Amino acid sequence: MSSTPVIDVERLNVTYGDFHAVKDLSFRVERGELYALLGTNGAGKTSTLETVEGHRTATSGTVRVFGQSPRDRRAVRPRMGIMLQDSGFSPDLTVKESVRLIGQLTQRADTVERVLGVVNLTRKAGTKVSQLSGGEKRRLDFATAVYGAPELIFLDEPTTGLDIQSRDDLWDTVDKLREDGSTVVLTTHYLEEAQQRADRIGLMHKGAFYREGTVSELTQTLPSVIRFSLAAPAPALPLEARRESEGTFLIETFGLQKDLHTLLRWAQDHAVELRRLEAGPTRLDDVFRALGTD
Ligand SMILES: Nc1ncnc2c1ncn2[C@@H]1O[C@H](COP(=O)(O)OP(=O)(O)OP(=O)(O)O)[C@@H](O)[C@H]1O
Repeated sequence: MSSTPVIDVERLNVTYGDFHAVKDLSFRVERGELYALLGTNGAGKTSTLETVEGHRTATSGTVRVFGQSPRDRRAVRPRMGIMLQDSGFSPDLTVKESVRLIGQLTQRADTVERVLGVVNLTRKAGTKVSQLSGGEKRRLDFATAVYGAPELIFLDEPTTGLDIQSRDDLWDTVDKLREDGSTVVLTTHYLEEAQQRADRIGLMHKGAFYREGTVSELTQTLPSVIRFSLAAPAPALPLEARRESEGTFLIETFGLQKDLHTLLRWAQDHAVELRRLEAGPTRLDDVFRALGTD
């Protein structure tokens, strides 16, 4: 049974004066998916998301959220929770007052106490926003996304500034929301996070998708990598390798097993110690690095 995608973007263009920030971008996010929108600085992620969230009008193209225009705020807005990079809560309000305000603004059914518990700020309920630590403020930002367990959640750099425990807690909460059917759109500069969590990734560069698909679709068109460093001067390497930094070498290969075998035999034959040896599929970090040298 096919259903309307939660987000359906067709040939979106966003321009600022004569600067073309988003170029003919098309993508869909299906119900229950975690979709990560990633990209280099200035790629057009924020411009795209602001349009999908209804904060910006497309220069051209169609954007549908739950089959409706996101500019129809009354219909769409109550169904989406948005965690911004900074929600801009008034510094004089307490945490509890801020969460109550979220409830009034979103008009979703929930209780302040439950949301405080979910974002682990119950003990800070009476504290003023101005007195929260960076990580606590981030958890309060998260409350805007989870209040009333909305069907669609936008997380903009959600874990920046969070310690590991808070990070794990945030992802546990997101997992629970997804189990209950929420759809999640994530932007992050922590590529590992996207690689581990996303069902699909849109990788933007200069206003368009450089790649779009599942993590394995994204990486399988790229060579595998072997990385190592040499403890001491060694004879000529048996394979073509690129020097990365401080004696670290990188070999790109479409024949990982064979080339790894060649390298290990060479090391054994010449009594060479390969330090910090790593071999495996290309990681998203490598894809980004390649974009940087475009
Ligand atoms: N209001 C604006 N007026 C003019 N140019 C803008 C405006 N907003 C964004 N831009 C430009 O459009 C391009 C895309 O910006 P956008 O913020 O969408 O990128 P981004 O992918 O979110 O970048 P980052 O990862 O650096 O936050 C950038 O070159 C930016 O300078």
